[in-house]
Amino acid sequence: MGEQEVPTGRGKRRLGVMGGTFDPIHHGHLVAASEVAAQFHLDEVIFVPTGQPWQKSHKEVSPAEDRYLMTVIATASNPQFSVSRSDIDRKGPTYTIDTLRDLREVHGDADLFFITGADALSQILTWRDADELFSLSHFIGVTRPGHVLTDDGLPEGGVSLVEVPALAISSTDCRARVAQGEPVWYLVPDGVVRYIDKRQLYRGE
Ligand SMILES: Nc1ncnc2c1ncn2[C@@H]1O[C@H](COP(=O)(O)OP(=O)(O)OP(=O)(O)O)[C@@H](O)[C@H]1O
Ligand SMILES: O=C(O)c1ccc[n+]([C@@H]2O[C@H](COP(=O)([O-])O)[C@@H](O)[C@H]2O)c1
Repeated sequence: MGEQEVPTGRGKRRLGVMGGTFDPIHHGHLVAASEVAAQFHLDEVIFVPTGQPWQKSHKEVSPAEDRYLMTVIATASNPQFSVSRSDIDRKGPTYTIDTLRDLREVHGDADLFFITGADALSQILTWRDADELFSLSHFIGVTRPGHVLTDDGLPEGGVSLVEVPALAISSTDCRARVAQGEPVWYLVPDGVVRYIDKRQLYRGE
């Protein structure tokens, strides 16, 4: 495992931020967060489920409370992981610029590290106020099977690229498996399997 150095204030808390729709949260998300936390010596990783993911507005997304609860269940056993309601409690479309401003307000002068998979990183210039994002947080792009990880076109020094254990899991595939009556055991945490079953999520897709 590599050790990563990025310039940061001495003694400041180092907070990872893992934003996602988490419909459902799966082991690809959890492994990425855990690996980045270790490589960047993070004190905590805050998972932030989206409220209204505007770039997924053409897709049906499960209710925010279900996605929030699955994220809480999936992260509960790790003392370094927590979950923020910031994006689901804010009205309107979810923009990361607002997420980072909210977190900055709550966590004062902590150093923020926003974690994205290779696919999300490649879209970052389409996000709202993309230029300003890099002044609020350092970005960490992680490898994801089937996607090319690159920081081409992104501000120099604003992004670190990190190799994480390859897990070819996507929420889309998990939803399709449930809809077809196939198992999602070991793709998502056990408690999330139970929650999907209890709430009958993804059955009609
Ligand atoms: N298997 C994975 N490995 C590494 N990063 C991942 C993986 N799956 C998702 N991510 C990253 O986690 C973040 C949140 O992803 P998201 O909740 O949209 O999951 P998803 O599996 O991509 O969902 P969907 O299939 O519905 O688009 C994004 O930055 C995404 O790139
Ligand atoms: O800020 C934006 O405009 C923006 C556009 C698309 C995605 N994002 C963020 O990227 C993260 C991953 O999003 P998604 O849609 O791949 O689950 C999540 O935190 C989103 O809020 C942010």
